[in-house]
Amino acid sequence: MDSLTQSLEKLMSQLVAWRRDFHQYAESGWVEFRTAAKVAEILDNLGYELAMGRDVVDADSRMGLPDADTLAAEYARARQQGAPEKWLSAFEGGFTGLIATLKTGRPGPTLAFRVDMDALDLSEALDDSHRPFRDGFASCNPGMMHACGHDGHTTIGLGLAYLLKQNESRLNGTIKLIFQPAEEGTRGARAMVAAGALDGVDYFTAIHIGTGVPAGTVICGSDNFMATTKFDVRFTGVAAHAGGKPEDGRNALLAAAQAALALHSIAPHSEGASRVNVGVMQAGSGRNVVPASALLKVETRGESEAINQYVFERAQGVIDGAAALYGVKAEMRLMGAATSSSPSPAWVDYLREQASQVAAVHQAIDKVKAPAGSEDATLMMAHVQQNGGLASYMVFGTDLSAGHHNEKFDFDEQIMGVAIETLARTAINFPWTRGV
Ligand SMILES: O=C(O)C[C@H](NC(=O)Cc1c[nH]c2ccccc12)C(=O)O
Repeated sequence: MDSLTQSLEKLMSQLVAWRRDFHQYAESGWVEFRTAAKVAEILDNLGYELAMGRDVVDADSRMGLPDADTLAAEYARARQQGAPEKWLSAFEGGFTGLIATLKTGRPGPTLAFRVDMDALDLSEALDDSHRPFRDGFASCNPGMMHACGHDGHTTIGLGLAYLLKQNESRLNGTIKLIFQPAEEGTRGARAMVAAGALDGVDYFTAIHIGTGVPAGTVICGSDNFMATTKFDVRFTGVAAHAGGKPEDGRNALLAAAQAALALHSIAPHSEGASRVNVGVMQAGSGRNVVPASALLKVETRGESEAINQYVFERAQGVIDGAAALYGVKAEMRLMGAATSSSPSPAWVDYLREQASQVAAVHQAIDKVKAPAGSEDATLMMAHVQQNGGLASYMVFGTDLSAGHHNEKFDFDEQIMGVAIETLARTAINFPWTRGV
């Protein structure tokens, strides 16, 4: 057994403890205060140079930020839930990103690895058929759950940090470990790109676990992310007596309901897959009042940027039409966005060679056909590629207890070791003098 595998075996119980801690204190996008502060503490102890908060997250480029009251309440809760005080304040107000840098002092390119830290807006299943509940680490934050594996991703970032530090003498150039907030809703990456976090990165790799890929399979160049636009629509009508003067009212609820149905019936596009989802609809204030307000949370997706744009434009038409039908006002607000991905072939080849060397990996392949979800790491990939760097996105297949975004989602924790070993090899075996 080689030394990396041995180190990982020793590290496994620590990895499981970290993952379960993040899982238990799940925090949604932009409120990952406790998570980020813990990550900072661990990375500082490992000897990394840290940049965090406003230095790596551009305030004005953040999308889909919760309101100020929510940010403050979540911050207070993080403190109560044991976030290390020394690091917490850097993240206050929703600046929950950080970057750990290892400068070897020897010449060579910059390799960056990106993981995400946020949970989903979903309440975890609290019953004995669900392992996190049975074993006492289910989310204690109602309405927030790690149902997409980002608790695992964060832990993979920490495990990678540990192994790379241990093997520092075998590295050259610079290693950057990027811990991103608010991937769900594709809200966070743009703000890190805008803060310059990706500038100067020569080789970029983002990762995900699961996504329906079988255990033993690693995808080294996911090219199937859909371009996406996330937006809220606020309909404003006129409240009126529903019995006495209904004709004075302007019904925002009906406008929202018509819009929801019509959005889901936008014609598909002949050139590729598309999606629409109205994920939230809230409306009205009382039984006998004509509803004067309604909110929709909507997303469009497309296999290409052009297809997403087509669906988004149709969606705008639908919303304006529904508003006109009921004489109400509709305001759209952009809440998130990401593009499709095209991994760099040479980097994919190199990643495939590295993944193939890991014992638990039976199959390292470039890609799978089916369109997947979306990912805002695609914005980081595009930025690196525009500046002449190479970028890719890897998926580490694993057994799941339920699908992503389901309240019984859980994964086989062994996958964290597989991902860490693959990424550590990627850096340690890197041909520093000639590049890839
Ligand atoms: O669009 C988003 O909000 C990002 C979110 N991202 C993921 O879920 C990660 C992901 C990407 N591809 C897959 C495929 C299956 C599960 C999860 C994923 C999504 O697609 O809803």
